[in-house]
Amino acid sequence: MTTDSFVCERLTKSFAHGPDAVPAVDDVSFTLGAGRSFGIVGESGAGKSTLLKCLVGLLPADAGRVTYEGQDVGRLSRQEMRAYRRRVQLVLQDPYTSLPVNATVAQALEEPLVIHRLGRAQDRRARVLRALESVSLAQRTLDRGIRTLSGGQRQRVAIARALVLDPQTLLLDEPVSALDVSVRAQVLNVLIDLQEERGLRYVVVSHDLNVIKILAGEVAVMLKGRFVEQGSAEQVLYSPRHEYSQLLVSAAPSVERSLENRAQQGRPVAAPAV
Ligand SMILES: Nc1ncnc2c1ncn2[C@@H]1O[C@H](COP(=O)(O)OP(=O)(O)OP(=O)(O)O)[C@@H](O)[C@H]1O
Repeated sequence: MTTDSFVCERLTKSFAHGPDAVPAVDDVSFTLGAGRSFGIVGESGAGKSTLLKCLVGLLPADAGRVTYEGQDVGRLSRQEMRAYRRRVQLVLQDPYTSLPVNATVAQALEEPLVIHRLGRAQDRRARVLRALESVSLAQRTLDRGIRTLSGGQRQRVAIARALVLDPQTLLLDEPVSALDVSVRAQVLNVLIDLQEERGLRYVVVSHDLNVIKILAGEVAVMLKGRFVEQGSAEQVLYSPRHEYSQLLVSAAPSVERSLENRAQQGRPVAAPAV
């Protein structure tokens, strides 16, 4: 393990207790280096969102440990936790509920900087513009109300809202599942470009194997709180060993095609991000 790793060791989290209670997250471990991507796939209720919340410090774990670049996240002071939450940003799946709907794009992007007391007005403007540019949205979008944006634009604003704090790691919870198929590729393209440009580390949660394959180099399959299989995306998605992973892969026949697309084009599809 190196000091620039994001490490989750034997993490367990339960909501219910008693003899029949199944932990939402059960003895889960992974190590993720800087600039790498880890995908977690599993059906609804597998424990994926709970795991992300534990990773970002929104939920305390019952057992196990999360270490970020050598620091034990469970032992951070309040001030250190604020700094950690700048470096590790959670992007939620539904841009319709994760953004302040009555705000303009400019207000929504400036808010995290105000909350974290970062920069003066001019610096904030520069950071907001940089974040907006990173998600391929035009400057004129700043004055628009969040309500007036399409789903794809909202999700790009949600990503920009995370980027404005200059994070090193994004935890992406179903980053495109709330979007129409036609705009999914735009948002996935933005995420691929961002990783190349900024060297971001991603933990991506999805029930969609195509999304995982496009974004993640390493993959875990989650079932009832446990990682039942873990390995390179290539191995897990092409040669799954666990019965449940085999079931997931066989139920997603389009995975292969999407892999070919990326191999040929470097992009999930050729749609430009506008
Ligand atoms: N705040 C909570 N209180 C009680 N139980 C919870 C809470 N949050 C999640 N759970 C339970 O923990 C389990 C895992 O839920 P979680 O939302 O993490 O799964 P998921 O894989 O992210 O599913 P989805 O894709 O539907 O969001 C489920 O049984 C869920 O009902």
